[in-house]
Amino acid sequence: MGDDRALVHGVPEAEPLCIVRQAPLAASYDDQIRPLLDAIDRLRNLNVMKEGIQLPTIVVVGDQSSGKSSVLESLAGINLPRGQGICTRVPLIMRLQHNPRADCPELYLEFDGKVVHTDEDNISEAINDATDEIAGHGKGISNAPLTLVVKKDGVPDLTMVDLPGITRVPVHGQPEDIYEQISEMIMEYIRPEESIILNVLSATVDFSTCESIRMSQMVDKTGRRTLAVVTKADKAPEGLIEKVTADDVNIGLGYVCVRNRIGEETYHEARLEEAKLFKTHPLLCKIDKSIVGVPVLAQKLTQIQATIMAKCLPEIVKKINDKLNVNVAELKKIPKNLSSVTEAMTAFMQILGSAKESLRKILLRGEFDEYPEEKNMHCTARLVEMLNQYSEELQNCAENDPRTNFLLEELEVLEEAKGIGLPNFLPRTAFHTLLQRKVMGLSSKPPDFVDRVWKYIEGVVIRVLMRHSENYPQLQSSTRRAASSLINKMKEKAMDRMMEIVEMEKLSDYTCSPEYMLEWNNLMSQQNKVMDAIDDVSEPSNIVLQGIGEVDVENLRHCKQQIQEAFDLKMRITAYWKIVLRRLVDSMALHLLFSVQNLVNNEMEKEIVGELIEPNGSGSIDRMLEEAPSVVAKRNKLNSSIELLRESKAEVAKIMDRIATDGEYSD
Ligand SMILES: Nc1nc2c(ncn2[C@@H]2O[C@H](COP(=O)(O)OP(=O)(O)OP(=O)(O)O)[C@@H](O)[C@H]2O)c(=O)[nH]1
Repeated sequence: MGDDRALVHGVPEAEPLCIVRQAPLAASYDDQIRPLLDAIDRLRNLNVMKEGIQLPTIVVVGDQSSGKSSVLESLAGINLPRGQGICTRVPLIMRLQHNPRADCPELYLEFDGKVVHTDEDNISEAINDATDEIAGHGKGISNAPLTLVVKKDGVPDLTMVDLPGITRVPVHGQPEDIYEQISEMIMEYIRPEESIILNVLSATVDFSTCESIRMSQMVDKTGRRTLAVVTKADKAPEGLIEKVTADDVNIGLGYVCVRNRIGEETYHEARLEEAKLFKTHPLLCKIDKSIVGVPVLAQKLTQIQATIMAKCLPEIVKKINDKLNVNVAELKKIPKNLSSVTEAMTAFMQILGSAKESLRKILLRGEFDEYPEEKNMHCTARLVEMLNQYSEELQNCAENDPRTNFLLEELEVLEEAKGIGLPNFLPRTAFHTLLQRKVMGLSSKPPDFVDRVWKYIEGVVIRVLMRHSENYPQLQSSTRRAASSLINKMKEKAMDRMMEIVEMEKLSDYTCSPEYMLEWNNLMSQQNKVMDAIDDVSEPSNIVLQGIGEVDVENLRHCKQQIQEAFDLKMRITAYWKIVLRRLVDSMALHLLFSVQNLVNNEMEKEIVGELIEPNGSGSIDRMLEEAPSVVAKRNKLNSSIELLRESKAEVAKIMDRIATDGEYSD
């Protein structure tokens, strides 16, 4: 402990320790990679990830006690909490920065907006205290990250996130769902394509049984962004070389075998022991030197980090700009705070005006650009559908089927209409009785339709009004009330009108349409066919009549009297009924269009203004001056998000300028 030469260059007796800063990129490291890393770290500090912008991150994962913290302390040359059971209970962001000029290492923790300075002797305790503060004193875990900054001579410039170890079995004091909680946290960190997965595997276990392998394979099947560190090489040297060369678990970025600090060794001693182990151990010395030792691991990680950062930066810049533009546009949409009744009135009239225009588009003109995907708001089309359905319902009304009991009803009505008089006059009362019965039979249909169609219109009108007034929630309940009450009135009117029309149809029979006579003549031309079928009992009793369909005359074969009058009556009512049905649909359609126009162009404004502004109204207009908390919250959120994105943009702009002046980053 306290040996700050852990990975230092210029330690003559420990050859592998020099690797980090002797690598090909070392010369330009301070000039190029470091500022990039600083920029990304500053974005991380700004918490740009909360805006959904992922940053390139090395995420350390491993099963419990696989040696994650030991690897990190080997890289950082500091003493992290190590041991049995769960030690890491929060995401620990470790920012290692090489600082050759520092007299003594600088270490501090950042969490919860606080900065806690510490030193190498107390770091372990400080991390445990901060963890307790973030995640509580028990054994539970928390998503809130803890950042540890280590500025020290000789450490590699790396930022890594250490996550809790995965365990299937909760230890004493851990919540039952600890596995789910940890897996969820790990997945959140390793899922983004920008993450490099540093999978810590203990040499003592079969890699294919590791939970951490299973999880990283879920998000990185080919292992393209996974690097494996095999710890405890000293404990299980047998078969290690075969394990790492066979690569049964698809590690795309390769393996590095290490031996971490054991017991009370210093880092310097640990590195010497490690170097000795891989040099002299009969089995371990056979492993290629390019994949053993902590210095090699440090070098690989810095290279990978530089590559991924340079690769991700343009995308990050784009995402920051996109997000910024969206947020600025969103902010513009939020109205400014109103300070006088005149302003409130103007805003209110604007809302009403734009709502009216939207309604005109969807209810009258059939323009759906404001609701392209919402079929329900394509009102002109939906209203036609509803009318067609209404028309079908009228046509298919079972009681009005001319085929059932063919002529029997007419005979019965004629019987009751007989009077003292000449026989060859068709009594008008018979026709009226039949007409009234038919109209009564479908009298429930028009009100049902009116009810249905106005319910639909109510939904549409309220939806539009709510959308246009969403920035003034204080207006919404009275606007909704006014709209509902207006639609109710319109519906009542339509209902009265329709009932009147039904009554008119019941009372009188008239049409100027020549179609009536035409249809009646056509129907009457089939009289002989009917009479023949009735007379000729040897023929089948079922015949097909044009304009009516298949009818059965069996029952008519016994009662031959008045058949001709009954037939005539039936044909008159059939021809006339067509006209009645058409009138019921046409008048409904015209009245509907008339009412909707009236609603949108005149009534709506009157009703809403009455409810919101006039002395006996709800007075909601005054309340427009008090801004709704939800709007304030939305505006504040957008403002802080914009500020964060602008700062982030400035950060990346600085680094992009440098890239432009210095040329490309090398891998
Ligand atoms: N012999 C030997 N022991 C090691 C090595 N690496 C880690 N250990 C030991 O393994 C135990 C677990 O190591 P940690 O670093 O605490 O493991 P971890 O994965 O961080 O643990 P959690 O965060 O609690 O899941 C400790 O006792 C370490 O000393 C190694 O390379 N060799």
